[in-house]
Amino acid sequence: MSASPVKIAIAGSSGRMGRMLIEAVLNAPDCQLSGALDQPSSPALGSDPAAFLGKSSGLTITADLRQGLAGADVLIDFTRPEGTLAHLAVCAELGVKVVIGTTGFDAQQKAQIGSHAARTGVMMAPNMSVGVNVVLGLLDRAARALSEGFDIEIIEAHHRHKVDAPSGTALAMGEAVAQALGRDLKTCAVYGREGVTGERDPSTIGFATVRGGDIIGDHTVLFAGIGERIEISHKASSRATFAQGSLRAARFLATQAPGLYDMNDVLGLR
Ligand SMILES: NC(=O)C1=CN([C@@H]2O[C@H](COP(=O)(O)OP(=O)(O)OC[C@H]3O[C@@H](n4cnc5c(N)ncnc54)[C@H](OP(=O)(O)O)[C@@H]3O)[C@@H](O)[C@H]2O)C=CC1
Ligand SMILES: O=C(O)C1=N[C@H](C(=O)O)C[C@H](O)C1
Repeated sequence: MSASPVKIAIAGSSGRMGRMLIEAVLNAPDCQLSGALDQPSSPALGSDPAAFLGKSSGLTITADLRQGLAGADVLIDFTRPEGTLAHLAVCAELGVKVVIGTTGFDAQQKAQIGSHAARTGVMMAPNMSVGVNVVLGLLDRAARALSEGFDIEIIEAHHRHKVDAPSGTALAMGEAVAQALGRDLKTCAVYGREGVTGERDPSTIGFATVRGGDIIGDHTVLFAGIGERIEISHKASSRATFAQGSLRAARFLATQAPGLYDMNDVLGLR
């Protein structure tokens, strides 16, 4: 007998990732779409979340959080930090698990997520692709091997609509490198340069941000030495990779106890 499907609600259902997620859930035989949320101002309220695919799901997009979460095992949330936190508070109360893809949280907001995770399972990752999470492990190895004589710069590029910078992925890459080198990213990060900057301080980790067109998400970590340089890059060519990673996370989370998890837990990379 096959196991019952994981019932998944989607927040930000009319967004770029929201739509990718709805399509992925509808195409996954072991998952079931149980609800779709959007903001009270959304023109999509009351419409079928599958309508953009020319399909019918039997559901309607709602701004009523409790209605949208009814029957859900897991909420997948790719919205904005304030939206995710509001959704998470209700999910913690109802025992609905949450996959968080949203980026741009500050330290205080991350602490709030940690305290909600004491009540329900939360999986949070700034990048749900398998590739980026493998790259984070490669960066740890590279940074340790190149700890002397190499300047480290992180370059990321995204589409014109992205509202946070640097990307959550770039910051996670910076954290991976800083941790490997025993540095504190809060004090060694340099976010962009302008004017007479002076020579580069070798203990810094630099970040550069590009925004334009429809770039889905490119990240490069540059280790620049004398006479050679190494670039470790990841380029996403479809948001489907983030959606598939999110479904893996939802399947994983459905069987977990309360706590805060990341993609290493989902992918068994610890
Ligand atoms: N972890 C990962 O792998 C990835 C993470 N992301 C992150 O996901 C987030 C969303 O990206 P993307 O889909 O491109 O963004 P979009 O702007 O396309 O979609 C965001 C959705 O969230 C809704 N929303 C905005 N603010 C709120 C709020 N306060 N409460 C509830 N809903 C809200 C929007 O509604 P409306 O349109 O009405 O404002 C929209 O439906 C970003 O933080 C991005 O960095 C993106 C891709 C991959
Ligand atoms: O906003 C996006 O689009 C993306 N955001 C994530 C981030 O901030 O790292 C991940 C991905 O690169 C796409």
